[in-house]
Amino acid sequence: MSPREAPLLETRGVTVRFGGNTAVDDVGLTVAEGRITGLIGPNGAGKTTLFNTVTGLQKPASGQVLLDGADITELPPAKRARRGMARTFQRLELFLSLSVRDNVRVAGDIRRGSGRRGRFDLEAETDRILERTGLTDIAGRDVSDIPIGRARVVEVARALMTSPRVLLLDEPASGQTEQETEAFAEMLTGLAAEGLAICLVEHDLPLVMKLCSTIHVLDYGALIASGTPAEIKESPEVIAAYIGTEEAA
Ligand SMILES: Nc1ncnc2c1ncn2[C@@H]1O[C@H](COP(=O)(O)OP(=O)(O)OP(=O)(O)O)[C@@H](O)[C@H]1O
Repeated sequence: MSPREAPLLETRGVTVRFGGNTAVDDVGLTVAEGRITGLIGPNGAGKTTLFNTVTGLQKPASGQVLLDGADITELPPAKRARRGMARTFQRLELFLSLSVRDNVRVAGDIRRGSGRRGRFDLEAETDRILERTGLTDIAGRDVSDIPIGRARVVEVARALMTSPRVLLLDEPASGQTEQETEAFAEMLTGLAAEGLAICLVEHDLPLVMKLCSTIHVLDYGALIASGTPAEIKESPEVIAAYIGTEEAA
């Protein structure tokens, strides 16, 4: 599927303040269908706050969030989810006492409520998503009993169960082994090739450089650069922002 001209997800002039602290400062960025878009920046740059604003958990002081051209700034998270927005969390938000399969299966309710894909077979779809994400072998195990790297994949599987058009991933590779990250990267590339718009917040910069066609860089809440991996690597603003941080490559 070839990406369309217009971005599927867009923020325009989004500003978020916590008291006197401007966590996100007038940020306008786009996320395209069929692509993996990176959102990077040093600790505290505002990445998670921007995700929270895009998904409706955080109200902006000003600015708009658009999904497929429609202004969704005032919509609550559940309505955004029904319109095709899904995310994962930096701190995993899974049901620890449920099996991997049940964690994925319960997300089917959002899709049932959306009416976007009509009727579907919940059990068969759960199996398909487990297979697609390589979780079939541990489907029956409790989430509390699996390594964190696999639990991150369960979060993605759960998000996929809602049949999203945009998937926002907050540090999904954190806690993964090298082998798990490799498989994860392959899965994300495949999902984007099927048309999904993916926005990736990740501190593993080589992974971001490898996967993303466009990267947006935040520093102290402001967007300091947007471009291809090659452009971002060369950007003096980006290099300066990362100097002195533990992520400096
Ligand atoms: N609920 C909150 N109340 C007050 N300040 C907050 C809140 N959430 C975030 N902040 C502040 O907003 C700024 C941006 O934080 P945010 O977590 O969005 O950054 P980040 O880029 O995701 O960081 P990290 O890479 O460490 O996860 C920081 O200064 C943080 O302390």
